[in-house]
Amino acid sequence: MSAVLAALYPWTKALHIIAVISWMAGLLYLPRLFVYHCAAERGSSSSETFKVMERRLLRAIMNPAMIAAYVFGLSLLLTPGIVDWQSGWIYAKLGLVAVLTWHHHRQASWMKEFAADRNERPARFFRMQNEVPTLLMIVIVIMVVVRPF
Ligand code: HEM
Repeated sequence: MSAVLAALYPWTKALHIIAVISWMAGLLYLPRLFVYHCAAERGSSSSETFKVMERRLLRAIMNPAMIAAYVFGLSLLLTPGIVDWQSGWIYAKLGLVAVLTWHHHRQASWMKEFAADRNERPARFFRMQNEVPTLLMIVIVIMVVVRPF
Protein backbone atom coordinates (compact mmCIF):
# COMPACT_ATOMS: atom_id res chain seq x y z
CA MET A 1 0.00 0.00 0.00
CA SER A 2 2.74 2.50 1.03
CA ALA A 3 4.85 1.56 -2.02
CA VAL A 4 1.87 2.09 -4.34
CA LEU A 5 1.10 5.50 -2.78
CA ALA A 6 4.78 6.50 -3.07
CA ALA A 7 4.91 5.47 -6.76
CA LEU A 8 1.70 7.38 -7.49
CA TYR A 9 2.73 10.48 -5.50
CA PRO A 10 3.27 12.93 -8.43
CA TRP A 11 -0.07 11.87 -9.96
CA THR A 12 -1.91 12.08 -6.66
CA LYS A 13 -0.53 15.59 -6.09
CA ALA A 14 -1.44 16.71 -9.63
CA LEU A 15 -5.00 15.37 -9.23
CA HIS A 16 -5.25 16.99 -5.77
CA ILE A 17 -4.31 20.40 -7.21
CA ILE A 18 -6.73 19.99 -10.17
CA ALA A 19 -9.56 19.09 -7.76
CA VAL A 20 -8.72 22.00 -5.44
CA ILE A 21 -8.72 24.49 -8.37
CA SER A 22 -12.16 23.23 -9.51
CA TRP A 23 -13.55 23.37 -5.96
CA MET A 24 -12.22 26.92 -5.45
CA ALA A 25 -13.64 28.07 -8.80
CA GLY A 26 -17.11 27.02 -7.61
CA LEU A 27 -16.68 28.48 -4.11
CA LEU A 28 -15.76 31.83 -5.70
CA TYR A 29 -18.40 31.81 -8.46
CA LEU A 30 -21.50 30.63 -6.57
CA PRO A 31 -21.70 33.75 -4.32
CA ARG A 32 -21.38 35.92 -7.48
CA LEU A 33 -24.45 34.14 -8.88
CA PHE A 34 -26.24 34.86 -5.56
CA VAL A 35 -25.35 38.58 -5.93
CA TYR A 36 -27.02 38.72 -9.38
CA HIS A 37 -29.86 36.46 -8.22
CA CYS A 38 -30.73 39.02 -5.50
CA ALA A 39 -31.52 41.56 -8.26
CA ALA A 40 -33.88 39.15 -10.11
CA GLU A 41 -37.57 39.31 -9.27
CA ARG A 42 -38.98 36.19 -7.59
CA GLY A 43 -40.70 33.93 -10.12
CA SER A 44 -39.13 35.75 -13.10
CA SER A 45 -37.50 33.72 -15.85
CA SER A 46 -34.05 35.10 -14.92
CA SER A 47 -34.57 33.98 -11.30
CA GLU A 48 -35.46 30.47 -12.53
CA THR A 49 -32.35 30.46 -14.76
CA PHE A 50 -30.15 31.41 -11.78
CA LYS A 51 -31.66 28.51 -9.80
CA VAL A 52 -30.64 26.04 -12.53
CA MET A 53 -27.13 27.55 -12.80
CA GLU A 54 -26.62 27.48 -9.03
CA ARG A 55 -27.86 23.89 -8.66
CA ARG A 56 -25.70 22.62 -11.54
CA LEU A 57 -22.61 24.44 -10.26
CA LEU A 58 -23.03 22.92 -6.78
CA ARG A 59 -24.04 19.40 -7.81
CA ALA A 60 -21.99 18.90 -10.99
CA ILE A 61 -18.78 20.75 -10.08
CA MET A 62 -18.40 21.79 -6.45
CA ASN A 63 -19.55 18.61 -4.68
CA PRO A 64 -17.53 16.19 -6.86
CA ALA A 65 -14.48 18.52 -6.78
CA MET A 66 -14.62 18.74 -2.98
CA ILE A 67 -14.83 14.95 -2.67
CA ALA A 68 -11.91 14.52 -5.11
CA ALA A 69 -9.82 17.11 -3.17
CA TYR A 70 -10.44 15.09 0.02
CA VAL A 71 -9.73 11.68 -1.58
CA PHE A 72 -6.42 12.82 -3.15
CA GLY A 73 -5.53 14.98 -0.12
CA LEU A 74 -6.02 12.02 2.24
CA SER A 75 -3.95 9.81 -0.11
CA LEU A 76 -1.14 12.42 0.15
CA LEU A 77 -1.46 12.33 3.96
CA LEU A 78 -0.98 8.54 3.85
CA THR A 79 1.97 8.67 1.42
CA PRO A 80 5.14 7.83 3.38
CA GLY A 81 7.58 10.70 4.00
CA ILE A 82 5.30 13.52 2.81
CA VAL A 83 3.95 14.93 6.07
CA ASP A 84 6.04 15.47 9.19
CA TRP A 85 3.44 15.25 11.95
CA GLN A 86 5.78 17.19 14.30
CA SER A 87 5.32 20.37 12.18
CA GLY A 88 2.49 22.78 12.83
CA TRP A 89 1.60 23.72 9.20
CA ILE A 90 -0.32 20.50 8.52
CA TYR A 91 -2.61 21.07 11.53
CA ALA A 92 -3.17 24.70 10.45
CA LYS A 93 -3.90 23.55 6.91
CA LEU A 94 -6.36 20.82 7.96
CA GLY A 95 -8.10 23.24 10.37
CA LEU A 96 -8.53 25.82 7.59
CA VAL A 97 -9.75 23.11 5.18
CA ALA A 98 -12.41 22.26 7.80
CA VAL A 99 -13.50 25.93 7.82
CA LEU A 100 -13.58 25.91 3.98
CA THR A 101 -15.76 22.77 4.06
CA TRP A 102 -18.12 24.44 6.55
CA HIS A 103 -18.30 27.45 4.19
CA HIS A 104 -19.13 25.08 1.28
CA HIS A 105 -22.09 23.78 3.28
CA ARG A 106 -23.23 27.32 4.12
CA GLN A 107 -23.25 28.10 0.39
CA ALA A 108 -25.30 24.94 -0.23
CA SER A 109 -27.86 26.04 2.37
CA TRP A 110 -28.11 29.52 0.77
CA MET A 111 -28.65 27.83 -2.59
CA LYS A 112 -31.56 25.88 -1.10
CA GLU A 113 -33.08 29.13 0.21
CA PHE A 114 -32.88 30.71 -3.26
CA ALA A 115 -34.34 27.52 -4.80
CA ALA A 116 -37.36 27.83 -2.48
CA ASP A 117 -37.65 31.64 -3.10
CA ARG A 118 -36.92 32.16 0.60
CA ASN A 119 -33.70 34.21 0.44
CA GLU A 120 -33.92 37.36 2.61
CA ARG A 121 -30.21 38.25 2.53
CA PRO A 122 -29.03 41.33 0.58
CA ALA A 123 -26.53 41.27 -2.30
CA ARG A 124 -23.98 43.02 -0.03
CA PHE A 125 -23.98 39.96 2.27
CA PHE A 126 -22.99 37.64 -0.60
CA ARG A 127 -20.35 40.12 -1.83
CA MET A 128 -18.73 40.03 1.61
CA GLN A 129 -19.02 36.22 1.84
CA ASN A 130 -17.02 36.03 -1.39
CA GLU A 131 -13.93 37.09 0.57
CA VAL A 132 -14.09 34.06 2.93
CA PRO A 133 -12.86 31.36 0.49
CA THR A 134 -10.31 33.81 -1.00
CA LEU A 135 -8.66 34.47 2.38
CA LEU A 136 -8.78 30.79 3.39
CA MET A 137 -7.23 29.71 0.07
CA ILE A 138 -4.34 32.21 0.42
CA VAL A 139 -3.45 30.99 3.92
CA ILE A 140 -3.89 27.28 3.03
CA VAL A 141 -1.51 27.56 0.04
CA ILE A 142 1.07 29.44 2.17
CA MET A 143 0.82 26.69 4.83
CA VAL A 144 1.40 23.84 2.37
CA VAL A 145 4.07 25.52 0.20
CA VAL A 146 6.02 27.81 2.61
CA ARG A 147 5.44 25.57 5.67
CA PRO A 148 6.24 28.48 8.04
CA PHE A 149 6.12 26.38 11.23
C1 HEM B 1 -9.59 18.48 1.37
C2 HEM B 1 -8.67 18.20 2.29
C3 HEM B 1 -7.18 18.36 2.01
C4 HEM B 1 -6.21 17.51 2.46
C5 HEM B 1 -6.40 16.27 3.32
C6 HEM B 1 -4.95 18.00 1.93
C7 HEM B 1 -3.71 17.45 2.14
C8 HEM B 1 -2.57 17.74 1.41
C9 HEM B 1 -1.30 17.09 1.54
C10 HEM B 1 -0.98 16.00 2.56
C11 HEM B 1 -0.46 17.61 0.62
C12 HEM B 1 0.97 17.13 0.31
C13 HEM B 1 2.01 18.13 0.56
C14 HEM B 1 3.27 17.76 -0.24
O1 HEM B 1 3.21 16.95 -1.17
O2 HEM B 1 4.28 18.30 0.07
C15 HEM B 1 -1.19 18.63 -0.11
C16 HEM B 1 -0.70 19.41 -1.16
C17 HEM B 1 -1.28 20.56 -1.60
N1 HEM B 1 -2.51 21.05 -1.21
FE1 HEM B 1 -3.87 20.08 -0.05
N2 HEM B 1 -5.20 19.14 1.17
C18 HEM B 1 -6.55 19.40 1.22
C19 HEM B 1 -7.18 20.49 0.64
C20 HEM B 1 -6.52 21.54 0.02
C21 HEM B 1 -7.09 22.82 -0.31
C22 HEM B 1 -8.53 23.23 0.01
C23 HEM B 1 -6.13 23.56 -0.94
C24 HEM B 1 -6.17 24.96 -1.50
C25 HEM B 1 -7.12 25.83 -1.31
C26 HEM B 1 -4.96 22.73 -1.04
C27 HEM B 1 -3.79 23.10 -1.68
C28 HEM B 1 -2.71 22.27 -1.84
C29 HEM B 1 -1.56 22.57 -2.70
C30 HEM B 1 -1.37 23.81 -3.56
C31 HEM B 1 -0.67 21.49 -2.55
C32 HEM B 1 0.68 21.29 -3.25
C33 HEM B 1 1.80 21.83 -2.41
C34 HEM B 1 3.16 21.43 -2.93
O3 HEM B 1 3.56 21.89 -4.01
O4 HEM B 1 3.82 20.61 -2.31
N3 HEM B 1 -5.23 21.51 -0.43
N4 HEM B 1 -2.47 18.69 0.40
